[in-house]
Amino acid sequence: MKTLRDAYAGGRFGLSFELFPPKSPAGEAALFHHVGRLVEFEPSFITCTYGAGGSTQQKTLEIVAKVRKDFDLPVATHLTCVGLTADQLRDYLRQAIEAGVLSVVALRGDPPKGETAFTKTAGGFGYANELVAMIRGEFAEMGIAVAGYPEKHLEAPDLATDLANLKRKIDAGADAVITQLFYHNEDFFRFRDACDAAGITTPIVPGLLPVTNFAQIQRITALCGAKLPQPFIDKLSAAGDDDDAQFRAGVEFATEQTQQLIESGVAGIHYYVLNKSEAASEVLRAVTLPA
Ligand SMILES: NC(=O)C1=CN([C@@H]2O[C@H](COP(=O)(O)OP(=O)(O)OC[C@H]3O[C@@H](n4cnc5c(N)ncnc54)[C@H](O)[C@@H]3O)[C@@H](O)[C@H]2O)C=CC1
Ligand SMILES: Nc1nc(=O)c2c([nH]1)NC[C@@H]1CN(c3ccc(C(=O)N[C@@H](CCC(=O)O)C(=O)O)cc3)CN21
Repeated sequence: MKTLRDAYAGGRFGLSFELFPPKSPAGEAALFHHVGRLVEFEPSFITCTYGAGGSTQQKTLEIVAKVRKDFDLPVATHLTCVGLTADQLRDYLRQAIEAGVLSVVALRGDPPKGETAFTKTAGGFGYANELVAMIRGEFAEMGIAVAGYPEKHLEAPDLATDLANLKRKIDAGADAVITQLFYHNEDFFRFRDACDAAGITTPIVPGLLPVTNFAQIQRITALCGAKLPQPFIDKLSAAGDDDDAQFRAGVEFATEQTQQLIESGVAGIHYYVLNKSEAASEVLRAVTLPA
């Protein structure tokens, strides 16, 4: 397997994990420890996010290059349009290929810290579909995933507009859609049906974030707009400051969510593991993955 395109080829189930660039040497050591654990589940590929404004771009590349080399796994670098010109994006892609990083999660990107709106860099791109078109045109062999929003992107006026924009990313040459995290499978099923109706035929891969801590997931969902089901909120808040009870509630929820998605025939699952392995490992031991 060379790129993330192959992860889902021929009816294979594509399991993937997403990391973020660690901020300290201790964080980096912990990350590689946890990746060592996750590799036991034989993922198809591992990705690493890319900080706003390209602040982490060298770290992102370093992490994925090392995961590829140490674990002999295909990897994808996230790449955003924030703060970079098209030529700087091209330079980054050349470096990635040189390091054996042959897949990209192509995103517009969040506004940099302290800013509330995305602003297009002069000589850069305003939307992910433009980035996808450049990659497909000039780095044709790379695997490309794009983001999909079962609950719509926060900035999109409605689901239909957001879907039309997803279609632009697919038409520009994306190989797969990885969704934003969500906790209502019905939202995913509705989104998948809408993709179908729009003529999107690439794999639509659910992105799941197993909750391990109530305060942390409240921060994350506030940023991305995902809704937690009320019974799950109740369970997490009933756990109070019992960290283990919060973890158990999160693993139980993610296990049921995963099992139902597998039974519905998804092409793969992408876990936002947040540089940890315990929760995803428990979930993956509890479910039955397709062959
Ligand atoms: N793991 C990660 O790093 C993830 C990050 N994200 C973040 O989500 C945000 C959005 O990224 P993308 O979905 O890649 O951006 P995008 O460029 O596809 O979409 C951004 C917004 O613009 C709209 N839009 C897209 N194309 C358009 C066009 N041609 N004309 C008019 N409107 C258009 C979309 O509906 C959406 O509201 C970023 O902040 C990204 O970093 C999202 C998912 C995962
Ligand atoms: N809009 C958006 N932007 C993203 O960057 C993003 C999404 N959505 N959706 C899915 C994942 C989730 N992502 C996340 C979520 C949480 C952390 C996080 O907890 N970061 C800690 C790091 C602390 C540390 O270094 O230990 C933080 O405090 O920022 C990181 C990436 C990145 N992704």
